Amino acid sequence: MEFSSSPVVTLRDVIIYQDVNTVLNQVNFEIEKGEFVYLVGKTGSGKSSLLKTLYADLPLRSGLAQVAGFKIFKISRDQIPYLRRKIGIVFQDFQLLTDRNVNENLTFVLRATGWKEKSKIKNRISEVLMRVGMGAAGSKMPHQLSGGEQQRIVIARALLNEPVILLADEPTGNLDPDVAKGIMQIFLEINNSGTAVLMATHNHHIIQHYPKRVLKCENGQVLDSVRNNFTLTDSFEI
Ligand SMILES: Nc1ncnc2c1ncn2[C@@H]1O[C@H](COP(=O)(O)OP(=O)(O)OP(=O)(O)O)[C@@H](O)[C@H]1O
Repeated sequence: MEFSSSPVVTLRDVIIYQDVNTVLNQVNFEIEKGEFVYLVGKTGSGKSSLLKTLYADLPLRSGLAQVAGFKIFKISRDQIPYLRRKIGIVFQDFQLLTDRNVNENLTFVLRATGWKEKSKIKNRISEVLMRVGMGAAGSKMPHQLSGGEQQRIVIARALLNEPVILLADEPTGNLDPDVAKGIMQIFLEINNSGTAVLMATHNHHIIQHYPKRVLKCENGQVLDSVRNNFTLTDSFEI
């Protein structure tokens, strides 16, 4: 019981470095199961570095972090794939493989994470595609899809292994406002069904329209709208 109520993310006195430079100092926050949290801050303030630390792309060198039940400090290389099965990643660097269709893109991930049975793979793919409103897109090549449609498939891919948290870096960047709203709706639906979301964004309209807890990277620190009690208008200076 204790396990099920523990936060999905816990950071204690974390310092985030890029090379020899300190990007963020004394980072302390928790994200509870099913929470929705925005991550904001000016360009270069450390949002991506923080997200990359959470999925163990950027090694944690100082402080304690637990993500989806995994201790990130000194996490061993062979544990990282298991951690990443528990977190869905929607990142600019994690685009679709352009030389295969949507079904093949998703099959690739399932096979790489231990799925073997063809019928189960097929069912799971059709479930996640339905969830993002792309039930008919399985045989399409990425280049046959719009930017917003590709982003939906990237979200579907992130959902394949039923993650406890989705980490998203600017998922509505480069999309026009209506398409961005559609993508945001999908994140909200996923969140409503119990998956926590941590979303880095510069999109003021989205934050204004769907107010949630905000973590703000500023001057090498992470401020928390809940703890530091700043207003949403302040956080728009991003
Ligand atoms: N691979 C890297 N090697 C060295 N320094 C880096 C690397 N990636 C980022 N940095 C530096 O770390 C700092 C934080 O960058 P980061 O990408 O985390 O910011 P960000 O808030 O995500 O910015 P943006 O909103 O532009 O995506 C910046 O000073 C950046 O130049």
